[in-house]
Amino acid sequence: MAEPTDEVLLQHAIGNTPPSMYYFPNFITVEEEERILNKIPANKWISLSRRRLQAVPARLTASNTLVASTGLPDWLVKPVAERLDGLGVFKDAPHGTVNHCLINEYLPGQGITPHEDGATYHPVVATVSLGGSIVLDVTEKAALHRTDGASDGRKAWRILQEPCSLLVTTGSAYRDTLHGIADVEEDSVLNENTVANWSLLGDKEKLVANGERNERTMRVSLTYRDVLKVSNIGSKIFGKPKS
Ligand SMILES: O=C(O)CCC(=O)C(=O)O
Ligand SMILES: [Fe+2]
Repeated sequence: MAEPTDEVLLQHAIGNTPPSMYYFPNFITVEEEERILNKIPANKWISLSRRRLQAVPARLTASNTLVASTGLPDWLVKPVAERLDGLGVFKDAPHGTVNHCLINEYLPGQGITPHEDGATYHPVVATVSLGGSIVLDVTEKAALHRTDGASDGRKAWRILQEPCSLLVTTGSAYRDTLHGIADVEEDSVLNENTVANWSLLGDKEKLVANGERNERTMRVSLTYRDVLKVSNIGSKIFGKPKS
């Protein structure tokens, strides 16, 4: 994505975070959410110690190459990938659109260690959340490398991802921060002072009514990206078409 000049994106920019994170509540409808959840193949999960995942259309090779004979299936394209194209989120990506989706599932008490997504991808991630809400912790990367234990003014942000929402991470947020999810049963002290995207939330009343707490339930994330290195099996097997 180029500079965030697009008006629609600007309206969804998360204030006080590193520039270039955007939050869209209700990016898909509850019916669309349900349809996608029902389409996720039950027999393709890869179990990790603290979550399970699926890579579509394929896992990347050891050299971070996407080798696949097909693109993303229809249920991952309609409506989500099409809507991302409509927003122009991946218009500057080498392939002009997304070619990969990592599906993560978290049960209550599960999370993901702080990490960066790195140079395998064009530096834009679009995350659509399904099921329950979850807090994503975003932390300045450089400060994490300090080992002297000093209070170093390291900046951190909490982003609440509601079901049906879209979170777009790009630019310096992609480059200069780590993101992770705590392995807790409940996210607490969620209010306008602690949640970076508070003003953009779809349903803050629910949190207020629940004593500023979010009880974790099963949550699935669809993380769409453009993998930079792609090798097409079809052209390897059949050779390049003449002409
Ligand atoms: O589930 C999420 O929102 C984050 C997943 C993530 O960081 C990843 O797949 O790289
Ligand atoms: Fe990630």
